[in-house]
Amino acid sequence: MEIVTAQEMYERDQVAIQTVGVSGVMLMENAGRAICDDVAKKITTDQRIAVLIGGGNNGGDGFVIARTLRTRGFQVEAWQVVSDEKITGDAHAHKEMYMNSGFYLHHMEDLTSFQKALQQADVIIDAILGIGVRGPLRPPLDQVVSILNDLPAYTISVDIPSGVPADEGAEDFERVQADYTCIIEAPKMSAFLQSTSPYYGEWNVVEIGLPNHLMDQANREVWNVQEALRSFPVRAPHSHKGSHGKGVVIGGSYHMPGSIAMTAKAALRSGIGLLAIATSKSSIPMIAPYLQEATFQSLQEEDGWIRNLKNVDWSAFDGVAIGMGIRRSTSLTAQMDELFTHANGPMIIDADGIYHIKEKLDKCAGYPHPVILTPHPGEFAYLTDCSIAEVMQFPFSMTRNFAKANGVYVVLKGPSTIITTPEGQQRVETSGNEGLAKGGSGDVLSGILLALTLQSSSVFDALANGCLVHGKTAERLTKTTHSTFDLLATDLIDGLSETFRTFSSST
Ligand SMILES: NC(=O)C1=CN([C@@H]2O[C@H](COP(=O)(O)OP(=O)(O)OC[C@H]3O[C@@H](n4cnc5c(N)ncnc54)[C@H](OP(=O)(O)O)[C@@H]3O)[C@@H](O)[C@H]2O)[C@@H](O)CC1
Ligand SMILES: Nc1ncnc2c1ncn2[C@@H]1O[C@H](COP(=O)(O)OP(=O)(O)O)[C@@H](O)[C@H]1O
Ligand SMILES: [K+]
Repeated sequence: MEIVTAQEMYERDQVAIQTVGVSGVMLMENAGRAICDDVAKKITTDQRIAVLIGGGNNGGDGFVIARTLRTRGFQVEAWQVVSDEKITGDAHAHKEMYMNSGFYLHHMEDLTSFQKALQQADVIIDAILGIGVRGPLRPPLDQVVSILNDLPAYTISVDIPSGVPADEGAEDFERVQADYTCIIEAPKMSAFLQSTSPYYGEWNVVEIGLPNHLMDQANREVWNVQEALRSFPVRAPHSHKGSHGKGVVIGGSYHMPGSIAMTAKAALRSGIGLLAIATSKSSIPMIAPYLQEATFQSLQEEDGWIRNLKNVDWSAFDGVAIGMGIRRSTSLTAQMDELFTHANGPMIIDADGIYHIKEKLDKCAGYPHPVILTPHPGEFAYLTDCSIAEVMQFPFSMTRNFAKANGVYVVLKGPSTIITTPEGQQRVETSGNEGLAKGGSGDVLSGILLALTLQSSSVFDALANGCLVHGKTAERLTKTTHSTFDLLATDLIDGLSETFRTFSSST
């Protein structure tokens, strides 16, 4: 499922109209009817439904919805919340069809009586503004939206909660808080951004007949279980341990032995063929009892921290994950040259490894294998010399620009994790929940990503699938044996078994 900007949506609309010859009125009819089919699952004929209609094409959809629901036997009152001259073009054509059907149209005269009338509604359908919103809401729509948000009714937004911008970069905006949003054709970027996604409530996408096959792809898509099932690696019956990757995880210290242990255990639980742990000498006895299947490489240390990477036997591995539980010392930054000179195969750089790589970004594009950076927004802000607020505002464009400029994969972690290739293709993976907002969750993710990267023919698939496995495991555990409070990163590792059983039995 593609993710689009407002501009990309309008381009699709124009190709449908100009190239295919579908009229704008017909598209609006399709949109309204598709939305009615979808929302019919959420409403009943004994409920009082109010459709609020604004001045653009989103309002036009509202006229179709009001007419269609009424003809299907629902109790619907339509409210036009803008003046008559604002209803033009295709929306005006549908207003006429609504009126010609003999249905009554309320006009919002004053806010007090409007508010009083809407108190009676069980369901509000918000067709006030769609992707055409520009800037903060102007009166009286700001007051209309504020009234709407205070009503007890269940709120369904058409395409987008009115007032929420479609694209990145939203700062201050007033908006409808929807319980459910019925999105037309493709989710817009704002459905995935931290500042805007909560206003969508639950959401679903309906198809209205746009010719997507005639369009340039947006190179931005949602990654779900269906996509994962199609691309999940298959273990051949005659495979041997060398077939599934020989990885090394580099990190940990006397002070943070658990981080690298969790990465290693997660990699082992995710099917890696052989795994070595290169860590500070003093932490080996602490973690070895927990990791019987791994081998160890003892690194020189300084005050319990890894001092250098000299003892890593690079020739034995075809993949590396580095950075968990190391520290930000300049001597280790210099050691990153070792990594680029001697490592073989994909490298995943996480946590404090991201701090060290900042000085070495110029080496990434020349490394003959994939370089994968897995920052959270704070780490990405550090990498790009921006604020976390800017990263949260523009995560799609910032990660795309960064990945292309440096020839790296970026996995920007969060409730909507954005995975970007060096060519700028993007996938968004939204599984997981607040149970993951704990130290250690990212260490587990790195282990899963290393293991899947070494077992998959496509790094991009491996990264998207790894994020999905991680998030789906958290979702299942917090629905069954755990809560979002008590879930630990180590529980996540144990829970991987059931997730892999699901994915591998389906392939
Ligand atoms: N494929 C498609 O794309 C299809 C799209 N379709 C539908 O069309 C929707 C997009 O329609 P759109 O372009 O007419 O924009 P829309 O969101 O209705 O807003 C325009 C109105 O908003 C007003 N307005 C703007 N900012 C404002 C503010 N801050 N405060 C107050 N008012 C503000 C602006 O007023 P003006 O500035 O002109 O005075 C104008 O009246 C899309 O979301 C989907 O639902 C389907 O029907 C069919 C296929
Ligand atoms: N509220 C949340 N909803 C969904 N996923 C989350 C949430 N909070 C954190 N995560 C996931 O948990 C992981 C946290 O990684 P990170 O911040 O690097 O943690 P750490 O380095 O402490 O282990 C990421 O995969 C992130 O996507
Ligand atoms: K809307």
